Amino acid sequence: MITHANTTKRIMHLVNLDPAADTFDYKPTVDIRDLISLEDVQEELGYGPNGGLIYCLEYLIQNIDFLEEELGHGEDDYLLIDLPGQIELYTAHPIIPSLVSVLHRLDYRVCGVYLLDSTFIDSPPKFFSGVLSAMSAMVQLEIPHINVLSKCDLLSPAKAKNIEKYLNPERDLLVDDLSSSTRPKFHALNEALVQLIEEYNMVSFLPLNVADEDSVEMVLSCVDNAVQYGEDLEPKEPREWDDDEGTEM
Ligand SMILES: Nc1nc2c(ncn2[C@@H]2O[C@H](COP(=O)(O)OP(=O)(O)OP(=O)(O)O)[C@@H](O)[C@H]2O)c(=O)[nH]1
Repeated sequence: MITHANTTKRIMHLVNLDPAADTFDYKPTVDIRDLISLEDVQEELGYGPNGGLIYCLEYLIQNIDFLEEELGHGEDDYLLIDLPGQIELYTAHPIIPSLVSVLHRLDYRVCGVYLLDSTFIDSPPKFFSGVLSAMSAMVQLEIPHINVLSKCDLLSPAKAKNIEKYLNPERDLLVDDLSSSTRPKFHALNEALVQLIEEYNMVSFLPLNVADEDSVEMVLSCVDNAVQYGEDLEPKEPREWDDDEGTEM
């Protein structure tokens, strides 16, 4: 993505907020490992990898001036923020919403990009599990959000063909696909899940093939559109509730 930004004359800075990250092709402009390292936390506090990771990110939020001091770029610059892949960060913890609030306060327009590894999608239940985790991140963060099927350059032609049906799948196809690989007792649940996914309009994925510049541009343009759209959204009206019935009016 950064190579593509350079080629297309956009200025993009890499911000690494994954304390367990290994190496990068580009040196991050901001790196959480300059503040705290997972290795030190595990050694000194005796935490496991997951607990240590949460500790590091909580430490970042408590010391947010570290991030604020390092940011502050040109008005049109992009920050590409790499976050850890542990799903609980986007479903249960308030850490990432706090980070989003800080970025909003600093006047950044934020878009969540959920990467689902396409090489992992070899059956309908796995696709569904990816969609549901993407949806929980979307619901938790409440920011413009796009879903990407990553690593498409690593797919064989047969697998690439197979994955096409997941890019913009039809409702009936999804239900049939899922039900053909699950036992009958799950079929009603499958229907309900597809309905939920459909209502949240979450089933569309963009394929990302890093070997194809058009595909990289497509993802970046969708991010541009998503933040534009997010900015133009009217503030939400507070919902009114009927106290007696407990229903939305
Ligand atoms: N060929 C190819 N390699 C990729 C792509 N995306 C990531 N990789 C490589 O896959 C390896 C693992 O990267 P990811 O799957 O992003 O996982 P990670 O960021 O290390 O781990 P998490 O933080 O848990 O997501 C690294 O060597 C990446 O360079 C891609 O689209 N194509």
